[in-house]
Amino acid sequence: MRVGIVGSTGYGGVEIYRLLSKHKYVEECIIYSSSESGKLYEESYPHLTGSHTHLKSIDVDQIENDVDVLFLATPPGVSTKLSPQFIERSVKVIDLSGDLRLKSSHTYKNWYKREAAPADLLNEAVYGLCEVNHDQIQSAKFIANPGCFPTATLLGLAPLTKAKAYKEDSIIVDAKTGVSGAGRKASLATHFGEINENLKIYKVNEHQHIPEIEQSLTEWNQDVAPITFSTHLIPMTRGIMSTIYVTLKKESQINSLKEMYEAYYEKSPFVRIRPIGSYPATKEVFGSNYCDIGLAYDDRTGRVTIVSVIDNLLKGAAGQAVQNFNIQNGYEEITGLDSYPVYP
Ligand SMILES: NC(=O)C1=CN([C@@H]2O[C@H](COP(=O)(O)OP(=O)(O)OC[C@H]3O[C@@H](n4cnc5c(N)ncnc54)[C@H](OP(=O)(O)O)[C@@H]3O)[C@@H](O)[C@H]2O)C=CC1
Ligand SMILES: CC(=O)N[C@@H](CCC(=O)OP(=O)(O)O)C(=O)O
Repeated sequence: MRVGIVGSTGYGGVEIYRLLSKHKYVEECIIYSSSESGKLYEESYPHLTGSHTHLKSIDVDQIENDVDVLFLATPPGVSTKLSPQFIERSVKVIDLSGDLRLKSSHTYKNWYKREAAPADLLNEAVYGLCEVNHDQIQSAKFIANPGCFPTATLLGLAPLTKAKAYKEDSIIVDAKTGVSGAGRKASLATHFGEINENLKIYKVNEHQHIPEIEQSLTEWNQDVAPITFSTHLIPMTRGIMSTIYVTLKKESQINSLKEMYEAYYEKSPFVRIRPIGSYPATKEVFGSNYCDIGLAYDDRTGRVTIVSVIDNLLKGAAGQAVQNFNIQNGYEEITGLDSYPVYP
């Protein structure tokens, strides 16, 4: 299998390269750049010294000759223009941006403040939440890799939502992320002096992941109401913690949350459910494709607290993209991803 990465000089792209350049079914991993073509990859990323790979310019005809599967690890708007050019070509596309995730063009325009991709492409794209949409991913040509916060949040909510176990208007999500979520380019919000010893809330009620999360939740239970979702930037490089609160319905009969979640994720190698009383920390999934989930029920308030952690660049981006690639191409789901987190 020959694969290509557009956006390979970014954080998501370089993680895909690290995973796929050692993947046992990948013969060649070709990297493309809109700004650095001709340069040796290791000039941008010295940790890849010895890879001896040159960045190529982005030419759609050339890409079709070069690769079977193309990863787009590019900012919003790029896939909107690039992906339609592959509709009539043999290349499969896995897009890490938000461009193909929302089925409604109108919703995309509202939240991303830019034009959506063509409607036929949005219809065709499969939302690549591997643990839930496994069967559709197997036959997908275009895969919309989920956002980092939606991955942690939706995996945390899926079992209780599908069981219609909580009051549909009770969802509150309080999420935190490390700065690599904002990409490699320097910005005022993420530079050291701004974020060191600091904690900031951002995009309050305006985050582009709100409609993405609601889209899946309402597919699973059409009565789910709009969610309250807050994101915070914290002074660490990688990691997301999504702490989710829902109020159980009076009639819900759940003997054991842990058993319920374990049963739902029985065939999911990357979701680990913690024993009751133990809560996952971001460091416990650092550098891995795991999503770890901790659960608590408070019988004073009737609320469940769900704590879901991932590494935003792996399960939240490149790792899930490779997991999608494995499922899409008939390889064992864990190929190239089967390692414990880096600790400490
Ligand atoms: N960082 C994260 O944790 C996550 C990121 N994502 C999404 O993945 C995508 C990539 O994110 P990330 O790697 O962090 O971002 P970065 O900013 O680190 O990298 C994006 C790369 O895209 C390329 N690029 C920029 N403009 C264009 C253009 N006009 N045409 C083609 N390529 C372009 C650039 O590479 P070059 O100049 O070499 O072409 C750049 O290095 C984004 O859509 C992001 O929202 C999703 C989940 C998590
Ligand atoms: C720290 C930080 O800024 N994180 C980004 C993560 C977005 C992302 O990567 O997802 P999309 O592909 O949906 O844009 C944010 O919260 O917008």
